[in-house]
This record gives sequence, structure tokens and C-alpha cells, in this order.
Amino acid sequence: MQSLYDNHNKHLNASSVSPRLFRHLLIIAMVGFSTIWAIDVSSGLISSFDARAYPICLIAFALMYALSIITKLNHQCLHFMTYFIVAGYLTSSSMWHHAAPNGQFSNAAQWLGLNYVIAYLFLEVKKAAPTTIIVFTVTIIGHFAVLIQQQSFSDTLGVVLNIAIAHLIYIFLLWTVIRLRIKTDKAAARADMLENYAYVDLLTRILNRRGLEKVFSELRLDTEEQKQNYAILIIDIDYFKQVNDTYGHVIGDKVLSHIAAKLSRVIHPNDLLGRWGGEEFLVLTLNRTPQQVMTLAENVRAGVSHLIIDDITGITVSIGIAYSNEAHSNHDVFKIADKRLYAAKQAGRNIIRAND
Ligand SMILES: Nc1nc2c(ncn2[C@@H]2O[C@H](COP(=O)(O)OP(=O)(O)OP(=O)(O)O)[C@@H](O)[C@H]2O)c(=O)[nH]1
Repeated sequence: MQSLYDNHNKHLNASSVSPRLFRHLLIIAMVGFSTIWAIDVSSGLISSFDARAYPICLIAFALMYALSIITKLNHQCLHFMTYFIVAGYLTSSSMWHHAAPNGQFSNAAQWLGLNYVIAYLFLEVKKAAPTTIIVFTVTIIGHFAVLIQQQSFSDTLGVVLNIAIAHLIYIFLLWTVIRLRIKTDKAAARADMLENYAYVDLLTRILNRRGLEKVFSELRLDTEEQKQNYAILIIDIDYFKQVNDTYGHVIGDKVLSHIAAKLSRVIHPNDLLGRWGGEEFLVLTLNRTPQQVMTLAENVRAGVSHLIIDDITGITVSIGIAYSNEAHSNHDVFKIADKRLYAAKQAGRNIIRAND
């Protein structure tokens, strides 16, 4: 159960951009850059910087797209490279347009906020935070270095402070949104974990009765359209009260968990195992012939009888088996298996019963 929770925590740090979404975003970026390029060219206002930068960016995006399809390259690495292209273009474009020989007015700076939004969208939170700080520092120092060559110190400071304040607000707001998302994700992970606890028997670490019933209903064993071929095995430890009375409850618990572990090893990975109650376990096995079911039951019976738990030997189980074709509902199949278990007990225990 712990690993389940850890898994959720790992996801909190991961970027939520799937490879498919990543490729969609790349297409949007390519369409966006091409459109702006076409507009700039047709209006005759394209700067020498953009005339070189647009095709370079487009080729880089196309390369990222191809890499994301053909290589097994870590997607975080692709996200980072793509972010580097976008942030590199936006920051250098804004600085170039602020330089003296390049004209009086530019709206390149208005796009700079995207650097922070994209960082939090593409990168893991742990990487996005330092990345935004680096981008912020480069932006401020870069613009200061460019502006100071043509403006007075106080004018430069005014512009740079303006950019810095706007960008800090961007970063703060995004960080707040991310913190809220982490909080919500953690609450959801916790709720999931608690729900899973509710379906697992903490002593034996297998499904409890509630968990079994949940899986039964999810498998929709009884529905007409997909009537399943299955068998139910009810496995009950013989004279378990004596184990408790002789060795105490703690050892009794140990016997229960060892038997559960043995059952887990004997059954097929596709079989369903759970603790139905007290000293009773249940196995649901799908699409097996009666012969295979009997072999499974015999493996369980023999396997348990060979167990040695804290020097205790001779522990046995009785097993009642019923098949899906013997009744109309899962409930009735269960009742038949229970009746056969009772018969096995009456017949002396350490016995398997699969018919009346
Ligand atoms: N240690 C321990 N004992 C349990 C637990 N749940 C049920 N039991 C014990 O299981 C025993 C079941 O006893 P009975 O129903 O008389 O069955 P039995 O002694 O196994 O006899 P048969 O089933 O007829 O062979 C009782 O002593 C319960 O206290 C548990 O979680 N831990």
C-alpha cells in the first residue's frame, strides 16, 4: 500500500503533458510561428532577426516532433529542449528589438510572460521553479545590458524594473496555481490510498470481503451478454480454533498470513484471491476446465499441509468448489461452494469437494 502512495507522490512531480499533448502543442507552435512569419512577411515589416529566427524555430519544432515519435528519448528531455527553443527565441528577440539600431518600437516583450507559463506546463515542478528563476535573471540582465547602451541609467532602470515587477507577478501567480494543484493532487492521492486500504485485509495483505465483492461486481460475472466461465473455491482452515487456543492469537494471526502467502503463490496471477472472513479464503478462477480447477485445489490443499509455521505442522484446509454453469447467479454459485465446503468438513476435513 505504501508503494501505491509513493507512486502518487512521484506523479505530483511529473509534468502532466502526455507525449500526445506534447506533439499537439508542437503543432500549435509550428502553426503559430508560421502564421506570424507569413503576416510579418506580407506586411513587409519583418525584422532581420525574425527572418532568421522563424525558420530556425520551425525546423527545431519539427525536429522535436520527429524525435518524440521515433526515439525513446526521455520526454522530460524533449520538453526541456523545446522549452529552451521557445524561451531562447522570446528572450533574445525581445532583447534584439530593444537594441538601438533595430527600430523604435517592438511588441516582442509582451510575449515574454509565456516563458513562465510554458515552463510550468512542460517541466516538472521541481525543474520549472529554478528554470523560471534562471530565465527571469537572464531576461532582466539581458534587457539591462541592451538598454543601457542607448538610454540613461535612470531610464534603463525604469524599464527594467517595470519588466521585473510584471515578471515577478507572473511567476508568483503561476507558483500559487501550481501549489494549489499539488495540494489537490495530494488530497486525491490520499483519498485513493484510504479507499484502497478499505479493500485490503491488513493482516494478510490480500483483498478483504469488501474488496472481493467490489471486484466481483466489476467483473460483471453474471451479465447475460458476457456470461463468464468461472469457478469459486472456498478454502477454510481446519480446527483453527485449536491453533488459537494452543498457541495464542498472535501465532494464529501468523498462520493466517502464511497461508494467505502460500495461496498467493499457488494460484495463477489471473486468479482472484481474498479473505472472505475469519479463517476462510476465497479463490475465483476464470476460464479453467474442471480438471484444471481440481489441480489448483489439490495444489492448495497439499501446499498448506506441508507448511511449517513456527514449528507448527499438520495445518490443513478443506475446500468447497462450485462452477458458474451450476447456477444462474454468482451468489448461488457461492452458496453451492459453501455447501460443499460444509460436506468436506463433515467428511473429515483436509478434503476437496467439487460435487454433491
Ligand atoms: N488469530 C486469529 N483468529 C481468528 C481470526 N479470525 C477468526 N479467528 C478464529 O478462527 C476460529 C474459527 O473457529 P471455528 O469457526 O470454530 O472453526 P475451526 O476451529 O477452524 O473448525 P472447523 O472450521 O470446523 O474445522 C475462531 O477461534 C476465531 O477466533 C483472526 O483474524 N486471527
